[in-house]
This record gives sequence, structure tokens and C-alpha cells, in this order.
Amino acid sequence: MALAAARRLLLHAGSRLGRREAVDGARRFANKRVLVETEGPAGVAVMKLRNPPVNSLSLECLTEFTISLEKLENDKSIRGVILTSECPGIFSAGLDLLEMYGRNPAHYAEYWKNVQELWLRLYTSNMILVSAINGASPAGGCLLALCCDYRVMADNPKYTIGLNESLLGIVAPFWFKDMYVNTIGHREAERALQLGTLFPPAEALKVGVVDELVPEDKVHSKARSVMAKWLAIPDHSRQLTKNMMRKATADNLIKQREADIQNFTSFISKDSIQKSLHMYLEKLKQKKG
Ligand SMILES: CC/C=C\CCC/C=C/C(=O)SCCNC(=O)CCNC(=O)[C@H](O)C(C)(C)COP(=O)(O)OP(=O)(O)OC[C@H]1O[C@@H](n2cnc3c(N)ncnc32)[C@H](O)[C@@H]1OP(=O)(O)O
Repeated sequence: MALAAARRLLLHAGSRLGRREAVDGARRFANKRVLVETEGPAGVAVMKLRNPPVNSLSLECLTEFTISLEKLENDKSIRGVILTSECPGIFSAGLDLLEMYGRNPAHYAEYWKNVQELWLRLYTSNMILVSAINGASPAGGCLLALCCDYRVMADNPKYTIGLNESLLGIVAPFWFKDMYVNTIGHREAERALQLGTLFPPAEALKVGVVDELVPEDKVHSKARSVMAKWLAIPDHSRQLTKNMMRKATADNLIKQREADIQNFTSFISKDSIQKSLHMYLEKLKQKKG
């Protein structure tokens, strides 16, 4: 209930801000954790995640992200979105571990519903989505990138990308897996999911997790030039083709959303899983020394 009210407020506040800033030509609207800048005639929006320190996808961040996408989807002048990060060196650390640890089942269910919602909206978007991956992109961060039509990644060996859930003692849900298989093929996905592989850029390119590597300072300009190429295709044929390619994967979740929420809630509530998450969080802390 509280979240629905927050959502209405955000939509309203966002549109007021959007109107005010349209005066400058380039329009922008911002929630606390997501900044969207649109650039008039080209019909392209740049969406920047800014949930420091690591752009983890907290419930608030997911909600703001979903609302921003919804607004762009409803704006018929917008045909494409470049998804990137404002946090230096991090695209997104993925789902927020603190939303999945030490909470109650109702919270897990609410959180998962929102994860599903963002995924469905991103994956089935009619807009052209290009990710400009300017930092580390584990698990849910990789998921965001995989939803895009094209992935440009900064060629910095410090950055890795992949579905690493098994390293945390948890399991990537079937719809994460389906999208991975669609992107890199069954054999590679099978191996990478079991090992929880986080691919450095060159390997990510080789296996097909990303489409192109560029020097870090060129990620944004490359994403723009890729977008220009995709914008040259008529929307209706591109959209119908995208829908044809993605519908079965999206429908697979749509038809069992409630069961998937229940499955997540009971899995994540298990003592053994909570213990694994606790150990992983401790490891993250210790890393700092
Ligand atoms: C049936 C289905 C069941 C389950 C399905 C669940 C699917 C789950 C999907 C996920 O996305 S799980 C999340 C996976 N993410 C990770 O494994 C990333 C973990 N983080 C890192 O590896 C690193 O933090 C980093 C992203 C590479 C950044 O490293 P850096 O050195 O720059 O930062 P640092 O590690 O010091 O972190 C700063 C701060 O942020 C906290 N943190 C990091 N990641 C997360 C996260 N995903 N959620 C919440 N918090 C996170 C970290 O603990 C530090 O906190 P502190 O300052 O309080 O110590």
C-alpha cells in the first residue's frame, strides 16, 4: 500500500520536474536513484542509475526504475533508451542483498514482485535499449544489461559481468537462466551458471554476454552511435520482431508469477540460505580489511 502511494507521488513529482526542465530544450526528470535525460529530436533518453555506493537494486531503486521506464514508454517521442550508471566503476551490484537477508516473508514477496515487474517491463520494452556498461555488473546488474538489445562494455579488466548467484549459495531463477541461454547458448550458460562465472570484458565478448568493448571514455559515444543505427530501422517492424523473439521467454514468467514469488519467498527464507547470504555479506565486509 505504502509503495503504491509512493509510486503515485513519484509519477506526479517526476512529471512536474519534467515539465519545468523542458524549457531548456533537453528535458530531464529525476527520482532520487534514477536520472533520465532526454534529448529532443533524436528521441533518445539516457537513464542513469545513481544509488551509491554500488547501485544495488533496493526496493526503492527498483520502484523508481520501473516508474521511469513506464514514463518513457508512455512518451511517444522516445524511441530509445541508453542505460548506464552514475556510480564510478559500478554498473550495478545487482539485487540488494539487504532486501533478501534478515527480513520477513511478506517483505521477500513484495521485493520479488517488484524484481519481476522491472524485468518484464525492461525485457518486453518496445523501445530500443542499449546498455553502456561502465563498471562491474554481477547478477542482477548483468540481468539489466541482458534485457537490452545491445550491450557496450568498458574494456577495463577490473570490471566483470555475469550471473554469479551460485557463488552466493543461491540460484538464478528460471527466467534469469532463460535469458542467459537466449544470449549465450545452452552450453555456455550451463557452465557459467554453475560456476557463477564473472567474465572480464574480453571473455564476456568472446562468449557473447556483451556485444562490443570500447575504451572506458568511449562507452557513451559508442552507445549513441549504436543507437543511431537501430533508430534507422522502422519501429513497427523492429518491435514486432523483438516481440516475436522475446514473447515466449516473458510469457514463461507471466504465466507463473505468483508461483515464482512463492518459490523465491520460501527459498530465501530458509535458514541455510540466510546463512549463506550472511557469510557472503561478511566476506564483502572483510574485503575492505
Ligand atoms: C529461487 C530464486 C532465489 C534467489 C534468486 C536471487 C537472485 C539474486 C540476484 C542478485 O543480484 S544477488 C546480488 C549479487 N551481487 C553481488 O554478488 C555483488 C556483490 N558486490 C560486489 O562484488 C562488490 O561490492 C562490487 C559490486 C564489485 C563493488 O566493489 P567495491 O569494492 O567497489 O565496493 P564494496 O564491495 O566495498 O561494497 C560497498 C558497499 O556496498 C555493499 N554491497 C555490495 N554489493 C551489494 C549488494 N548487491 N547488495 C547490497 N549491498 C551491497 C557492500 O557490502 C559494502 O557495504 P558496506 O560499505 O556497508 O560494507
